[in-house]
Amino acid sequence: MSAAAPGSTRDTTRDDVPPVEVDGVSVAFGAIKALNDVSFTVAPGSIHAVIGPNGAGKSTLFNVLSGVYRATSGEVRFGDAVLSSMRPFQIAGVGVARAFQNIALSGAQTVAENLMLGRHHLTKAGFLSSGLRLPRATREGRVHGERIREIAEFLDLGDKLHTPVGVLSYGDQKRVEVARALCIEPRLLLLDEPVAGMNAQETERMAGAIREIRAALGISVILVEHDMGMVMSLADRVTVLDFGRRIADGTPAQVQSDPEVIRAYLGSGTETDPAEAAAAHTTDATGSPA
Ligand SMILES: Nc1ncnc2c1ncn2[C@@H]1O[C@H](COP(=O)(O)OP(=O)(O)OP(=O)(O)O)[C@@H](O)[C@H]1O
Repeated sequence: MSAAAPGSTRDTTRDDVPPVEVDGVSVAFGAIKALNDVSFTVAPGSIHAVIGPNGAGKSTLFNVLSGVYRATSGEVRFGDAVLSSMRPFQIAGVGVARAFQNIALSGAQTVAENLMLGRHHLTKAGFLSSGLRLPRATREGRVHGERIREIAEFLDLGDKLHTPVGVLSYGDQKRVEVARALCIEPRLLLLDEPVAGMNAQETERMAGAIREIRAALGISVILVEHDMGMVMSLADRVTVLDFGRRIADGTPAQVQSDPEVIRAYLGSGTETDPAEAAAAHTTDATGSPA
């Protein structure tokens, strides 16, 4: 697959995907400014990464984007929708889906059952008619069942639809989490550390899935991630936070050579130097350029 021009839209971008505008967002927890006047724009149909050392404010930003935290000041807009003043269910209603960092699936239920839960707000028949298996519910169930199968196959989970999630490998479970987010048919997908805890092979598989999601669905993806090599090979654009402030925003090549970014990462002593990580990631497991 050819790489998109950084920050650009792709031919496949849906025409109903507006930019995400993060505009002067601050979040204070008492005296701690977890986010301090952060602004950036996510171009429609782009993969946009938010990175930064521990405590930089990434999770706080993610929680503002998904309606879990309220911004103390500033605004997040997605077209006409002001995400920063909406509740999580309203945000889902405008087509923004979130996959959680810590897997939030029901382990005893099958992949198909978990995905059906993700589609529940799209079903019109309601609990009562579904329970009574009335014709409308049966017809609706068939349509949703077909779409769930498509989404599962898309994420390489087609043969696991009837497997309880709890017995799947960690990498498979993380892809079920992403599949469930896709089940709301989003225009914007929020991924919270999608490869945290994954081995190299699982990481490569997830990166491939994210590229395919963008290419096939034409939606925007915002990911918060620690794995620098993955970000540098995947993202069109990267916003770097440090101590709640935006210290850089640009293409992967621009941010990885930015002196302030290098200083922030080296100073933290907890993360990989972005330039080193990118260099280490110039070849992937197959030996081809990442
Ligand atoms: N609910 C909270 N109450 C008080 N302080 C908080 C809360 N959430 C985050 N913070 C503080 O805000 C700052 C930013 O934290 P945040 O978790 O957003 O950073 P992060 O970049 O996601 O870090 P990590 O990579 O370690 O997950 C930190 O100083 C953190 O201690």
